[in-house]
Amino acid sequence: MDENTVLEALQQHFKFATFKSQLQQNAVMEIVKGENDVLVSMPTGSGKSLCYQLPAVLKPNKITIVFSPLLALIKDQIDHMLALKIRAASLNSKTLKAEREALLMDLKTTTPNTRLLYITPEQAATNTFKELFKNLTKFNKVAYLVVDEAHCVSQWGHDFRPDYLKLGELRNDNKIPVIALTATAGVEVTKDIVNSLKLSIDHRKFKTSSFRSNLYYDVFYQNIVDDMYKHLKDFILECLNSEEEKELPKEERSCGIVYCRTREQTEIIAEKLNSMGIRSQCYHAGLKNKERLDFQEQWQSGDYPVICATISFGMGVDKSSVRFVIHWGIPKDPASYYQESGRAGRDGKPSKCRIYYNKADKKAVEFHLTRDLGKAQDNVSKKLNAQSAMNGFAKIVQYCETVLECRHKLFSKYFGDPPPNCMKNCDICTNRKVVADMVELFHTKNIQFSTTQENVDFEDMYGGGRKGQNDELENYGNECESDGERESKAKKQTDEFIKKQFAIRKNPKIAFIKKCTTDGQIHEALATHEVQPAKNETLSDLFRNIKKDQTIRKRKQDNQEPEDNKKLKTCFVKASELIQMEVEPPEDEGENTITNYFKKTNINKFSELIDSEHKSDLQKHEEIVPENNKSNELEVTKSDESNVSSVDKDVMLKVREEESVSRIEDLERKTEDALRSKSNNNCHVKSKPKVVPVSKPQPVPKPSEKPKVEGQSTSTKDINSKVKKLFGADSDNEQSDTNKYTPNKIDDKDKSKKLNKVNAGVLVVKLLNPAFSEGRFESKETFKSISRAITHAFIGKDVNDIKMYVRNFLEKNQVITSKTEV
Ligand SMILES: Nc1ncnc2c1ncn2[C@@H]1O[C@H](COP(=O)(O)OP(=O)(O)OP(=O)(O)O)[C@@H](O)[C@H]1O
Repeated sequence: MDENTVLEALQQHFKFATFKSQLQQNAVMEIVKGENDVLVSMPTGSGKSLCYQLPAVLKPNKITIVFSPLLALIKDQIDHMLALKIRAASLNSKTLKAEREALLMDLKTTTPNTRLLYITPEQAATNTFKELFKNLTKFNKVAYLVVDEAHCVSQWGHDFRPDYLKLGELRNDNKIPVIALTATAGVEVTKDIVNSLKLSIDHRKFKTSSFRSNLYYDVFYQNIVDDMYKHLKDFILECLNSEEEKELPKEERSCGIVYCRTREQTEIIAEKLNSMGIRSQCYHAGLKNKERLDFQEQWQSGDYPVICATISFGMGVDKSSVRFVIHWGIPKDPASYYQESGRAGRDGKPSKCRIYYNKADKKAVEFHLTRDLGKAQDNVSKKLNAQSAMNGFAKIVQYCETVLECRHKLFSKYFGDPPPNCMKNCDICTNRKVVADMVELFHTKNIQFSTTQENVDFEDMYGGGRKGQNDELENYGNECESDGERESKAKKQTDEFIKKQFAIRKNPKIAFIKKCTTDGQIHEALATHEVQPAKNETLSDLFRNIKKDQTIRKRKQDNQEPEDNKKLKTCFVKASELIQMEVEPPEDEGENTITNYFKKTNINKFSELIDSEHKSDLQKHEEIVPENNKSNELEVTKSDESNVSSVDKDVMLKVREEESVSRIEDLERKTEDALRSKSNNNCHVKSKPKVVPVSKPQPVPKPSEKPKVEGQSTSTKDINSKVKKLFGADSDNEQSDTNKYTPNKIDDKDKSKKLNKVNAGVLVVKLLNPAFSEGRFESKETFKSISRAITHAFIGKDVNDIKMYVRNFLEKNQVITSKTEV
């Protein structure tokens, strides 16, 4: 086929007058010939897709099968093709029945109309596809086999997908040309692609230099500025160029991506930027599908110029006006960094790629990698994987921590390209001296920090630790799994966690909880009472009464108040809390699933309702936690919690979700004690209760009034003594009477959002507690001393100040020892 015919087709079908580059044209012409296998390795945004789409269109009556890693990516491609009136389809679990039947009918005909059939590698391994493929090849109906994102075949790449390895089998007995496309084929990766996909020895290779001359690379160090968020904001504003682009349509204006290592970071940074006036969305795998799509759309349409995301964001995102890609913390390896930062400047205009580096982040990743390597000792392939991850990471650390060579050289080395002519397209080539000074300052500050910190070797300390390679990938928001896979993984984790707990505690209540969580049917379990009777009668009463929830809600709708309304609600809250804590899995992924799950349950809804409508009722109930309910001194009682939650309910909700398993028994005991105590005070669920109207919450007494709440003095004393223990014996002395904790005072404080010592202490403990549960504190003593130090620093300060400080503190210090500075 001559060049003119191909150009005409380019114009006719794709509306492009010319090829985007000579390389694109050469690749297309070679593929159109159909004589050889072809490997196309070109940077992101260079128009690789057209290299197979145009040849596919030029093969009438034949089908091009494209293997692509993500359903979302497939959907994008199909939408794009259909918009161009090129018939494309996919065969997957989400394909509607009628659509599937129509497609299969078309494929059966001798002259199929479908030009492109998109399949994930996992679907390619199914018998249905194998059968279909056999038939298609039998009648010579397949034009090309295209493997998109072919680097996924390689363990040396950053998106390794074992199912990609099986694709090589498809070409066994046929002569169908295989087209492999990738943006990031380093030397090792290229070898793997050729071997795994069984490309012919004389395959043709179309490869551009990895050098992107419009991208400016630099590194900045979080610890050398006082306010790193302000620095971030200033940099973003500089890149966005908003003033000059006022007249442009929103979707064409400059925008950017901030990649974060963890989901939590994406939310924190987005929140910070928003508070500083930069409209930002977050994006990570923990969001619901709809939220993710919405947020991506809002970024794409220019409503939100900044998206703070884990690396799950980006594959298939085709936005040309990305003026910056920031990595908040360290990327995973050079290949990942090249791929992620390469999303900037796809229109060829100058754009910036910056890493905001910090040592704590590096240590956190190192910890995971060292641990994975330790775990993989007996498994050769896992060991290879872990070693390769460590090597890649070491290279990116060197990139960040030294001033050895041009930033672009990292990539050219990795891709086996000759060194590029950077022409001052990185900080080192622009002003080596300034960068050297900055690096020195970074190291000096770190040395200062660590001499006061510890002599602990983190690698030794953590080597061979808890989790595996997958968790590490999770830390980077690995998105290769489908939603379904993720969910089932999360479910498995939850199940395993529950099993473990089961074994540890051999408590009959677990049977109930296990049933609830594994079946996802709390209400059914409650309603049918398929619960092993708890040994403790009070608890079993509790559960028995909970099932009346249905009745309560029904009556509430009918505006009737059941007599025992209040008690049941209280029980309900307790139970929901108990269950929530019991099932909380330690892993990120599981936590999300579980959290979402509970969000869906009426139990949670119900407890929220109570929280908002009957806080005072609840407070009253909480305050009768008996003095003999002595748990570990770090524990903040529910009574504390309910008061803190009046100061900051969101924080409490989150903390509640994150509290450690080790505290569950205390909570249970407390629950039971509280109920027992209620019983002693004529409040037991079995006894005839006083009627408390739902529509009229208890009036809150004025600050000067002594609150007439049963049991309050006990509770207050209890809490004060707990906090005294934690924050020093002088707690009481230092406080004026007006500063002393009382349940009602907290409402006053709430208004000003300023905290006295006791409440500041309670809040600090709550905020630090998840990190304590994760084992990030060297010891309990350290936890206490750090809590004390932070509390002292924040007495009388704003709640939000404490929240922000603790967040930053935890972000900066992955591991907290007695030497960690506050
Ligand atoms: N010949 C051409 N002329 C003009 N634009 C083109 C041409 N070929 C492709 N493009 C456009 O270039 C952009 C990038 O193309 P494409 O998404 O195929 O790149 P890619 O290399 O596959 O990127 P990625 O690796 O991110 O998937 C698209 O908007 C596409 O429409």
